[in-house]
Amino acid sequence: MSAHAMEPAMPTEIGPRTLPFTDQWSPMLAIPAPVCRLENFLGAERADALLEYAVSRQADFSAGTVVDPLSGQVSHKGRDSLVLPVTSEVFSRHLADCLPLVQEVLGHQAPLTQSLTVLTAHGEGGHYGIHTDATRVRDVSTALSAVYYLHRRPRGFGGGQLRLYDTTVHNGTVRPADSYRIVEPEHDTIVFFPAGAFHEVIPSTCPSGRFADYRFTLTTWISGEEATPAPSDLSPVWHWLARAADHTRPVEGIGRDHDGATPATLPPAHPATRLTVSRT
Ligand SMILES: O=C(O)CCC(=O)C(=O)O
Ligand SMILES: [Fe+2]
Repeated sequence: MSAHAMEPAMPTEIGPRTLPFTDQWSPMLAIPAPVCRLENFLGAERADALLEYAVSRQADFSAGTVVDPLSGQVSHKGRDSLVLPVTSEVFSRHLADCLPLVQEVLGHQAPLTQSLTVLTAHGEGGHYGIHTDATRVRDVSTALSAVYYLHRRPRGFGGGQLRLYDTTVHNGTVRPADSYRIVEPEHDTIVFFPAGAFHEVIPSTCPSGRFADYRFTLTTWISGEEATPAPSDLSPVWHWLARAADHTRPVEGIGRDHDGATPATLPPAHPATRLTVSRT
């Protein structure tokens, strides 16, 4: 190879005949929702025990519901999921121990004190249409959703990905985008995202039809105190998400959970077990 061939090429200007100047420049901001995903959340042994437990409770699951924010009407529209409200002290403690790290990753500072939890199962045709989790939380502008996934290996279902929609900001209008990020429902992983982010579970298939082959989750909604003003240092994406989610807030406020989940108090993170943010 000659020395000449090693010379870096000079850049060529792309002239305005190719790329003309314009006074109609109006790009649309499309922002991904902040997400924090943790793998190996409970560890192999406990994850399998929890999966076995979920399967053993088959007879106790019921059809998951949705609420119309305007009328407060409860229905099954756009949703085919089985749900079973649960509580777990150990799971709550792990969540609490994760929150300092998760909040740092999500750019979120508001205090979080309460959770609601359900086990869910999706089989053949299971899905949950696009929604926010505003009907589950005290204040959608500061609350988090967390979804912990469980499934048999090898996986007995197909599809069932979680779509987390971007938010567009254009000419002062904020709305959910058509674009999205995909979260694969991987066994023993948990994903945290703002409860105000629009999201959707795309249809799953379950060729065997066996309950043990379903897509399982332990889904939790984490809230702060009612009417805590959102801290002004929340990153701007939180403000936009809250604006885009505004019309999904229930007009009547939230009463008893529409799937029967009951509020549990989150303990403070334990100094010995909390996850820390390593900056090294
Ligand atoms: O199962 C999932 O991936 C998400 C579930 C969900 O969005 C919900 O239960 O509100
Ligand atoms: Fe949701």
